[in-house]
Amino acid sequence: MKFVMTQAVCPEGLQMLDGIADVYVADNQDPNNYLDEMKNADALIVRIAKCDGHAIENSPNLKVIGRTGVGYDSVDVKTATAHGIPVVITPGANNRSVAEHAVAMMFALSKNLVEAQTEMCKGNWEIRGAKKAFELEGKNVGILGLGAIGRETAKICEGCGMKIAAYDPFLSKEQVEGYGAEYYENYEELLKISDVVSIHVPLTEETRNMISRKQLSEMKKTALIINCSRGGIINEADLTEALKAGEIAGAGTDVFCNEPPKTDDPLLNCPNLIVSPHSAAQTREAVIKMAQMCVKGCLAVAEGKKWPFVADRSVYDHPKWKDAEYAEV
Ligand SMILES: NC(=O)C1=CN([C@@H]2O[C@H](COP(=O)(O)OP(=O)(O)OC[C@H]3O[C@@H](n4cnc5c(N)ncnc54)[C@H](O)[C@@H]3O)[C@@H](O)[C@H]2O)C=CC1
Ligand SMILES: O=C(O)C(=O)[C@H](O)COP(=O)(O)O
Repeated sequence: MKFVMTQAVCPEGLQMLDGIADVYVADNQDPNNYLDEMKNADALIVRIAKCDGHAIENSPNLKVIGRTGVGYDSVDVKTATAHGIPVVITPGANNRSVAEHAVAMMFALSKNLVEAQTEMCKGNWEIRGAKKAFELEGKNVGILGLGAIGRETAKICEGCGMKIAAYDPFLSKEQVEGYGAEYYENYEELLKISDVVSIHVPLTEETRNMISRKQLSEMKKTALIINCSRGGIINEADLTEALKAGEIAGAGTDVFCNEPPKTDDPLLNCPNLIVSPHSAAQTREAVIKMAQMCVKGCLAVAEGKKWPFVADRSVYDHPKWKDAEYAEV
């Protein structure tokens, strides 16, 4: 068996392929640079790299695509599904890590930690008290997308004494309330009442730019917004304007429309912004869980078994999968 990886998974994941598969790790994430290797590949594992239709169509032996993570917006799932190629994902492998990262951003922003560090190290002790911090306890946190990460974030926020409200059009009022959150049918109304907004929706045609100038201008001036989901869900140019104009009090973002963003990207020069390099899931724990879950699923599919954690289960309607059974998870 041959596995191609756009970037190596962690050693704990690689070890699972010892003696089972040859592994080719591309040193560049551009599909054009590993297309030759795809000619006889059984599996392709991508991290945040793009996997386009061209790469899929030029891989005659390809049986499975693995995505070490949850967001599969970078993979052409439609083309893969049309070819009967499941896209294995790893739901739940990084939910705790990303939720902790989102809450860490809430704490850092509400306590002005980054500014305090930067100014104090420049010798400016007067930063002390220059801008009042605030407590998270008692504040409204509005969660967009109450999936695995949204729910874990809600759980941590609840422990901090925050009031939880959520918008998720794929969940009923009863389900949302069952998770301890106040139900909002309209996300714009949720944004208006939130002291902190935390975004945990996938990037889709519906969610792209769901937070733009209008929504930002209607938020509380004291509000914080955190995006550990995907770049493009908040319109970056509009966020830049809103932060510069003081329309909201601060933002934390782990994700960007273009990754990495250019150093002269105007967003990076905004006041009250904290950033991280798409690293919310890069914890010791999550990278192992993502790699192992992804490799396990890819091996099962490459061996002809159905795997339940795939981006689109309708792939199993393809004639290739007619007589196949599910693998043991
Ligand atoms: N920064 C990072 O390193 C990471 C980012 N992510 C991003 O976080 C996203 C969420 O991950 P999980 O919670 O694990 O996925 P999930 O699939 O468990 O949850 C997503 C939730 O969003 C809801 N949703 C879908 N469309 C929506 C819409 N238009 N409005 C409101 N809610 C909507 C779904 O019903 C679902 O409950 C991923 O799609 C990925 O893009 C995930 C892991 C790591
Ligand atoms: O799970 C997701 O979605 C992510 O964005 C994670 O950051 C995935 O991590 P990588 O495997 O792409 O490093």
